[in-house]
Amino acid sequence: MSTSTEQSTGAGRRGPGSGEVAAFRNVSKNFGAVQAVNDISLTLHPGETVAFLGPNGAGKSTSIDMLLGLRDPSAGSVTLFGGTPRQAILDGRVGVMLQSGGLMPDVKVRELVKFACDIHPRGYDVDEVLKTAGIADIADRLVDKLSGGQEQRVRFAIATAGDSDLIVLDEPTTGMDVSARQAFWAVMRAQADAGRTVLFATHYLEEADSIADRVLVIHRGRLIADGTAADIKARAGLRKISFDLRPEDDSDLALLNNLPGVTSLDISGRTVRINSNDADAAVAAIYRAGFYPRGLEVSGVGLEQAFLTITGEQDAADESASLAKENAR
Ligand SMILES: Nc1ncnc2c1ncn2[C@@H]1O[C@H](COP(=O)(O)OP(=O)(O)OP(=O)(O)O)[C@@H](O)[C@H]1O
Repeated sequence: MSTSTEQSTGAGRRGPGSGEVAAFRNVSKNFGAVQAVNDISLTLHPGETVAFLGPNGAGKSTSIDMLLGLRDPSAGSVTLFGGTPRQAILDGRVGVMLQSGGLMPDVKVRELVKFACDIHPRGYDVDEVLKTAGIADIADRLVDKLSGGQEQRVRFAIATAGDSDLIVLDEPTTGMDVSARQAFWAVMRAQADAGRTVLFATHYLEEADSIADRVLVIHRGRLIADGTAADIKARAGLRKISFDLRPEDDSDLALLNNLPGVTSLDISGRTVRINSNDADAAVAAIYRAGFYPRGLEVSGVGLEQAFLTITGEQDAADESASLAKENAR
């Protein structure tokens, strides 16, 4: 069994260049008429922290299920460490925290986490795992008497019960309070610093922005973006313009709607907030229209806005492709 020092350092047996962690090769998955995953190819590398983003029903959980060998692809192949997902899991190379699935009832937290430590080929000491997951104080509680956030922490403890190379987390912080979230990500950062690969699906885009060094965006089963959070924000090409109107501004506010490249406009009191895909032209037009903006600021948009933009663009492209197809009939 590993010591707590090994738990925090990852026993020093990993590092960049130690091979391919996971590979999807032209993977699709259908459930009857529903195409949940559509021709995804990607490779995960050692030491990466990867956020998996997508709207509800995009195909994240289905992809994770295939990564873990819980579902077979309808087409294509998934490998983990060059072999089957099943073998990687049997070898204890993967720690998993899934979104759903009840925890075993009628057992205490400590018993359940100890079981996870015992069955892991390189399991850690149970007390260390309980402490790291912040559940030492509820170790003697029955698992089915926990709050939602406490249950998540127990799932987290199980995912980190041993020295795995890949940690897969499906919406891990749902139900956690702010301090639990911060503690959770501090532990995950330490896991990544130790060279482990961490893949997490989330709807909290600010978490993806601050934690992940790579962001995958899946939409309607297709991988539509793969890069750093900065790449994805730049790809959305949006800038945020904000300013206050001066009391003497008497130009028609409707003119703001007609600025070049405006994708959204919000006027609250005398404060104007604009998202624009052509900020230079929009700012010039603001002055041309006769406004005297006070405290004008132009900045990049957050990952959330970029995500909405690129998924919206994909919807528009899909819609026009299907219209073109219909017209060709
Ligand atoms: N067992 C199933 N049978 C039929 N359809 C399914 C099944 N599992 C998933 N789907 C469908 O496949 C699509 C992708 O679902 P999936 O759960 O992978 O999405 P998700 O991105 O994880 O969504 P969420 O963010 O809401 O958890 C959805 O349209 C869903 O309804």
